[in-house]
Amino acid sequence: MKVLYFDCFSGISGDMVLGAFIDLGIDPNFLESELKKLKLEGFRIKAEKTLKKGINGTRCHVILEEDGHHHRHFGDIKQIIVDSDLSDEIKITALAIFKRVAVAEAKVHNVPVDRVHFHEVGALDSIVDIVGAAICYHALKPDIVYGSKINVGSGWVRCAHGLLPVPAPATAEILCASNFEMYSKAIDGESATPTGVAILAELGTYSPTTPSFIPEKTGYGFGGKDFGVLNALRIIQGRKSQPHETMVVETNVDDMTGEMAGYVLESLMEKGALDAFYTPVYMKKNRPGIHLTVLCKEVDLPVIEDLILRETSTLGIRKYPVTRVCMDRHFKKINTPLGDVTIKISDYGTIHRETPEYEDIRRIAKDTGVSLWEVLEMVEKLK
Ligand SMILES: O=C([S-])c1cc(C(=O)S)c[n+]([C@@H]2O[C@H](COP(=O)(O)O)[C@@H](O)[C@H]2O)c1
Ligand code: NI
Repeated sequence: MKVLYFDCFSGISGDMVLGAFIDLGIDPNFLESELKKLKLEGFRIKAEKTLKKGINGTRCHVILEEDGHHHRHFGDIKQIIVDSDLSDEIKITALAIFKRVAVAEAKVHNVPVDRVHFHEVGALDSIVDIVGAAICYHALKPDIVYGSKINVGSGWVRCAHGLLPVPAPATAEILCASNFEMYSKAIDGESATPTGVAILAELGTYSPTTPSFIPEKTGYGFGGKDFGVLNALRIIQGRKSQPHETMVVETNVDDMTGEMAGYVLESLMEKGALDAFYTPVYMKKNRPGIHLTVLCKEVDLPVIEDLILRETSTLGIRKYPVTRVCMDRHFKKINTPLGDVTIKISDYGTIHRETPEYEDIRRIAKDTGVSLWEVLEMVEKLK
């Protein structure tokens, strides 16, 4: 499983994200050619390989030719992205990131979301940062993105609104809507911006400790300010030691009908659960209930959790990682006088098993009128 870990020891901003992705291996020419699909003039990307505090990394400059007096509202920006020639997946991700900023802005300034205007340099800088981050993310195709706690800096920052406290109100609002931890250490100034935290909140999952994975390469994206400490976003790319961390998600409910419970199981399997089942339980006040257990891949957690909270009557769920011992499985097809049958072959050390797929046996029995047992005996002889 491919992992990206955003290490925000000195915060995160849009251009630091682009710098780190380029330092990780994204071709800046590819990035710029994709960005041209926005059909926007007035900007170019300049990626500069450089050393900061002795560390080799990339500073990504978004060079604006626009005079910065374009005050685009969120509604205008949505239209620019929708009308672009970018792929749908990039559009969806970019719009989701922008939505986070716009919702925060709307709350901070008490204005309707679509009337939010992006005051910084006419938002072209943010458009390039946000769409660029979406392009890089979908180019790398990680299975999961983790983010560390975010060093937001301290003090005050001067921007279009004037002098604002750090973290800026929009940054603080975006963090409130995420579940990322913020902290402030060793930085006098703004190290995390609304665009930077919105990108991570959308792409990543907060990891309170450094996640366990096998690191393979790093990318350093430098910020523009000198805080004394290294001002860089580090993205570490790697792989999970297990092909897929497996999670158990469970809950108890005592006020759902059988039909609703059946619908939930069916939906969980459709959404990629590895297994899902009910166990009858006696709950508080000896009320009969059902215990729902779901086995899923870690990367599918958000979808599974959302489905359980949305479709059951539970008020809370429990989840924990489990390690599984799985047999290696592969399949072969045998053709029999009654039709083709798929054989599932399972191996674990010296253990070896070959079992015909039930659906094939069932189909042959139904089609030919031969009993299930006789079909099974025939297959056993032919395996
Ligand atoms: O871009 C927006 S909406 C924005 C909102 C606010 C508020 O706190 S309100 C502040 N700023 C400041 O502008 C610069 C650039 O931020 P980016 O997110 O565009 O990188 C930064 O100092 C922000 O604090 C922007
Ligand atoms: Ni603002």
